[in-house]
This record gives sequence, structure tokens and C-alpha cells, in this order.
Amino acid sequence: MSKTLLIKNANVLVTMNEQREEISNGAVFIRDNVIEQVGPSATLPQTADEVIDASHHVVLPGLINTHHHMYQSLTRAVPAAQNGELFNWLTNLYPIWANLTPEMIQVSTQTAMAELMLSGCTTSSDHLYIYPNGCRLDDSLEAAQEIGMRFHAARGSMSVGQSKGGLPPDRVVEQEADILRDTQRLIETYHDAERHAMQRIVVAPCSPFSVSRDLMRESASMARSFGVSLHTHLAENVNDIAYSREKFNMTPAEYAEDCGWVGHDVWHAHCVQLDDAGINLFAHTHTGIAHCPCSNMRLASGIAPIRKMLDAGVSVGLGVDGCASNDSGHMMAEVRQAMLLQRVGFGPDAMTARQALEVATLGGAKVLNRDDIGALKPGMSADIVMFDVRQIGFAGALHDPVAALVFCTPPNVACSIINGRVVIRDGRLTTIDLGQVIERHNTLAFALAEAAR
Ligand SMILES: Nc1nc2[nH]c(O)nc2c(=O)[nH]1
Repeated sequence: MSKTLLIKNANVLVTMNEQREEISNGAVFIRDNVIEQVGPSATLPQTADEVIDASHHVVLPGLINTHHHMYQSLTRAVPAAQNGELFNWLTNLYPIWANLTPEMIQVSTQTAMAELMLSGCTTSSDHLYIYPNGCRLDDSLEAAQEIGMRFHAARGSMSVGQSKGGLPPDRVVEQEADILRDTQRLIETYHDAERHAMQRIVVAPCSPFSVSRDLMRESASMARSFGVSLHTHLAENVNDIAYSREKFNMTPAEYAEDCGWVGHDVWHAHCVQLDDAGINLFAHTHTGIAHCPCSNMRLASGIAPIRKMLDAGVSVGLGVDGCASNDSGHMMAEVRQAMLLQRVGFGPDAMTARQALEVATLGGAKVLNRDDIGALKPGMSADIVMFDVRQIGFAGALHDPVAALVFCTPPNVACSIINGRVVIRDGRLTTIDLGQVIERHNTLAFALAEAAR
């Protein structure tokens, strides 16, 4: 038996369809997990199994987060890592992360996902690249299933430790054969290639300074043989560039191309220091980028040239990055920072509020290689968020409620629907006991820091 859901009377419904229509007094009609109709409330069915009144709400496609390290929610604002650039920051944190446990992965994933969902995100990727003490990507996948978030789980890895010229300590790296074997197991066990999939696996060696060229190449060939996507960090800051030049005698973009890491099935996090040749390469190969403005500011990595990338035709999505370098995981706050940071770097018209929202919806879908999320139109997955514009932060901003979502205080959602299921109602998660999760998360965060002393 199919189940229907009607959202009606939206103050504005932002479709992100081909015409970028915004519908006053808009409605969406959903059957099971798929959108069947979108339009003015008066033109859609008036009843359904469940009806949600969206008066005074802006309704949007669920936001898409293309880069995260959810376990890092356990190490926000760690004193020793508050003021360093990327390499110094990582060097201070690796010894703490060496004590992660499977329960910590599970609880931190739910904490990070809850924060994302409450702030408007319905699909997220997570890049888990450290596997001490029996931790597995399965821990994240189980957590995601329970909370009900659409999930692209990236099987990260590190294989080049300090003794081989890499940045991480040897005790946190894995053998390359083990990495590839486990990655194949995960793809075979969990990857769903169908439209409306709730779980996909991504092949994701960590960064040029923590994995070998061989692993990059073998990962690319495995991903292509299974038809799954590839993800890594690239060109994050000047030290990262210097490492590529010294070790490979290449720019990061040349290195990516040399390893087979360009194409519509690849997206790179950060790319703050991508040069013009790299931007052109990514544009004509349809290689994607996860832009992480808060993290780039926090680690003083620089301002990614997103305006230039978009003008060149590069696919750009938005990422909150890990909570140790943000140290927030608020998706709408990230949209705001994306708009503001481009203006700091490139002028007041470098990014509008609507362009920032487009990066966080359609841009994210493109980068994750999906055609079923990021817009509200018939045939798309029913991933929909609603923001109540009666909140204090919007007072005086209702000349343009859509832009207000980005310009004003970053709001939390009133309601969120993922794959046709109401996962947030009246601002509260329906799928987990968030109070309990936060309490356990704080206990585990202290235990993790203590274990490293
Ligand atoms: N922002 C981040 N950059 C990284 N590079 C790398 O190798 N790890 C990280 C990370 O955790 N965050």
C-alpha cells in the first residue's frame, strides 16, 4: 500500500528546477519516497494520508553536505589544535584520534548527523579515514540507518606514515592490501546504485601526504570497476602544494590527473589553492569540488576561488568539513559563510544568497553524481526541509524570505523529510533520543582526550 504526504501553503517553495521557480503558496505531493507533484497549493490534491501545513515556512530541497569527518565531533575546540594551520593541526590531533573506538564512531556519527539534519541537510557524505581499535565504516553506516539520513559513506584510508615521509604517525596507518580488501567488502555489502538510494559507498584515500600514488591508482581502478565515486583532499593549503611539488614534482591537479583522479565520478575537498590550469582541467573533465569555507578560514588555508570555478563550469558542492576544523556542523551557517567569504575575496557580487543555496543543493547533487536529489520536482527523492520565518532572526527580513535564510541568523528546520519520512517534526528529531546521544557523546569526548594523555 502506498502512502501519500502533502505539504501545502508554503510561504515560498524553492524548487531548484530548470527555471529555478519559486512558488508562492506552494505545495508538494509525495507518494512513498518520491515527489509526484509540485505547484501552487490550489492546483495540487487537497488531501493525503498526512498533510503538513507549511504556512509561514520557506520550503527547500534538502541541503547536501559533500565533505565531513564526523568522528571529529569528539574533538571540537581541542586546546592544542585551536591555532595551527593544517599540518600542525593534524599533527596535534592524530595521537588523540588513535584512541577512537567503534562506539565513538557510532555516537559521533549520530551527533554530527543530528546537527546537520537540524540545520537543513538531508544527504551527507562522511570521510572516515582512520580505523584504530577495531573501528569500521560499518559503525557509521549503522548509525546513519538508525537516524534516517541519506548517506554517502567514504571509505577513507592512510597508508604512508612518518617513517615513509608521510604526515601521520605510523601507528595510525593501514596496509594497502587491507585497505583495498575492506573497501571491496564494503562496496559489495552496502553500495546501492539505484535511484533514491539511501546508502552509497565511496572510495576515498585521504590526502597526498598520507597515501601512496599506487593506492591512489588502485583505488581509482577499483572504484571504476564497481561504478562507485572517488573522493579525497586536494590543494588545501600552501604546505599541501609544497608537499606535492617536492614529492611528486607536480601540482596537485597534475598529480590527480596522473593518478586517474579526474572525471564526473570524482570530487576533491577544499581545492583552495587549485591553479588556473587545475580549474580548467576540472571543468573539462567534470571533476567536482567540495567547498568548505568555515574550515578554510579556521585553518587559515585561504579563500577558494569558487566564483572563478563556477564561471569556468566546475561542479561545486558545499561541505562543513570535520568538526575539529569548523567547529560547527551547521549546514545553513555554511551556506552563509560560502556567500560571505566569496565576497571578502572577490567583491560583493561574487556570490548571491540564491547562488549559495544552489551550490548547497544542485551543486552537491552533481558532485555526488546523483540526479535524484537537490531539487523539488516530479520524480525526485522526497528530501524536503521547512524553515519557519516567524523566528526572531528573520524579523524585518521578509521582503525576501529566501535570501533571508542565508543573510540572517542561520536557522534550524521546523520540519525535515528524508526519503518520504518525517525525521524532524516541530524542530525535534523523531528517529533518535538526541539528549541521550549528546550526553554519551560528551562522555566519550572526554574519554578520548584522556586516553591520549
Ligand atoms: N580539513 C582537513 N584536511 C585534511 N587533510 C587530511 O589529510 N585530513 C584532513 C582533515 O581531517 N581535515
